[in-house]
Amino acid sequence: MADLLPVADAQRRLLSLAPARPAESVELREASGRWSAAPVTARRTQPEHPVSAMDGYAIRFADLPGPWEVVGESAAGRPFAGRVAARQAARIFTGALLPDGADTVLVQEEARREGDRLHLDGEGPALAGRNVRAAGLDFHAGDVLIAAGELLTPARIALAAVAGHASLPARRRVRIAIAATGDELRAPGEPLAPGLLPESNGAMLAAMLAGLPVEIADLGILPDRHDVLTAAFARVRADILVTTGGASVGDHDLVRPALQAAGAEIDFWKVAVRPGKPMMAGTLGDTVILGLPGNPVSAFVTAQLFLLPLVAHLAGAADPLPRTRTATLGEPLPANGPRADYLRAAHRDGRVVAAAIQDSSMLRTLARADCLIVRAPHAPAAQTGDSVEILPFGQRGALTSYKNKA
Ligand SMILES: Nc1nc2c(c(=O)[nH]1)N[C@H]1C(S)=C(S)[C@@H](COP(=O)(O)OP(=O)(O)OC[C@H]3O[C@@H](n4cnc5c(N)ncnc54)[C@H](O)[C@@H]3O)O[C@H]1N2
Ligand code: MOO
Repeated sequence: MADLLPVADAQRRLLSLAPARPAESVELREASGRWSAAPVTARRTQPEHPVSAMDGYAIRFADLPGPWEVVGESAAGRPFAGRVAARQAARIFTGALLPDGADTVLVQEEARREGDRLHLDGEGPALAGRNVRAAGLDFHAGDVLIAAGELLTPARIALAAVAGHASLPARRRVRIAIAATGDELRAPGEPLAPGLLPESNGAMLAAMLAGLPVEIADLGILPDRHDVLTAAFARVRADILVTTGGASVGDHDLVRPALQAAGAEIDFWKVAVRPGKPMMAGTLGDTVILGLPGNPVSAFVTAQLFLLPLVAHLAGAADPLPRTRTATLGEPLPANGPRADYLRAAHRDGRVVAAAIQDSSMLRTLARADCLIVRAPHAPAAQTGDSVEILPFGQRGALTSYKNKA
C-alpha cells in the first residue's frame, strides 16, 4: 500500500498541475455558476440617497402627531422637487427618494387623508428615521462586494448589477474532452452481443459537469488498442482530458502506456481510495489528464473527488474541494482498511445508512444514495449514533457545493 497516494495529497498535486484559465468579461446573464476572476468593487452607493421603505407620507418626526398639509408627491423614479417644511408632508411610495426636509415616513395604514389635509390615525412612527432606508444602507461606492475566487451565485449577480456592473470578470469556460475506453462498450441503446455492455460513464460525467462552466467534447468509445488510443490522445486539444476504464493492471489496461506514448507525463497513478484506486493524473502538453477507473461507481467517486474540483480550480474557484458535513450513523460500520473509503449511503429518519453491498459496479446502489460516507484510512469500527463525515449530493445528484467564500 506504500505506493498509494493519500486522497488529499493526490488532490493537491492534481490542482497544482495547471493554473486557472485566462480571465474574460462575462455578461451578468451568462455569469451564473462561474467564479469571479477579480475583486468586484461597488461603482455606486446603494441607496445613493435616503429612500422610503413603505408607501405613506414623508414627514418631519418633530411634527408628530400632526396634522399636516400634503404639498407634493415622491414616487420611485420621480422625486419630489420641492422641500417638506414644518407641518408639511409629501405623499411617498416604496423606493422613492425621501424629499429634502423630511426625515421619517408615516405608513398610509396609520394616516387618514382629507383632501390635502393629513391626520395621524394610529400609533405613528416611534422613532425619527422610521421606514427610511439611509444612504449606503446596503453598500458604499468602493466597497469590495465579491472577492476573487468566489462563486457567482444569483444573489452576487444581482448585487453586481445594482453596484453598477453589466458584466463580471470570470475565467473562460474549461474545455473538457471525455473518452470512454473498452472493447466491451457500446453506445447506450445499441443492441448487445454476449459480453458487451452499454457505455454509461460518458453520460454520467456529462451530467455531473452540467451547470459548471465547461465545454465538453465527447470522444466517444475508444477501443482497447494501443495505437488507436495513442493517436486519439495525441489529437486532443483541451484543458482536461478525462478517460474512463483501462486504468488498472490487466493486459487490456492500455490508457497509461498510450498516454505516455502520446507524450504525457504521469504525475501519479493509484490513490489510497476505495473505490477508485487505479486512477491517474498528469499532463499532456497543456492538457491536464485524468484517467479514471472504468467501474461506474469508481468513475463517479473519483470524478467527485478529482474531476469536479479540477474543473472548479481551472474555472477560478478559490476553494475548489468539496466540503464534508457531519451526520449521525443509522447502522454500525466495520473498521476500515488502509484506503479512504467513500461508502454509498442514504439518509433514513435523519441518520445515514451505508448500502449493504458496496461493489463498485452497482449503479442502482449509487442511484439510491444521497451521500457518500467518508471513512478515513484505518478508521475504527463505528456504532449506530456515532458521528461520521459525509459528502452530500446536491439537488442534481452530484457534489456541487463548493465553498461559497474565498
Ligand atoms: N489484479 C487487479 N485487478 C484489478 C485491480 C487491481 O488492483 N489488481 N483493481 C481493480 C479496481 S479497484 C478497479 S476500480 C478496476 C478498474 O479498472 P479499469 O480502470 O482498468 O477499468 P476496466 O477494466 O476498463 O473496467 C472495469 C469495469 O467497468 C466497466 N466499464 C468500463 N468503462 C465503462 C463505461 N464507460 N461505462 C460502463 N461501464 C464501464 C467495464 O466493462 C468493467 O466491467 O480494476 C480492478 N481490477
Ligand atoms: O478501486 Mo476499485 O474502484 O475498488 O472498484
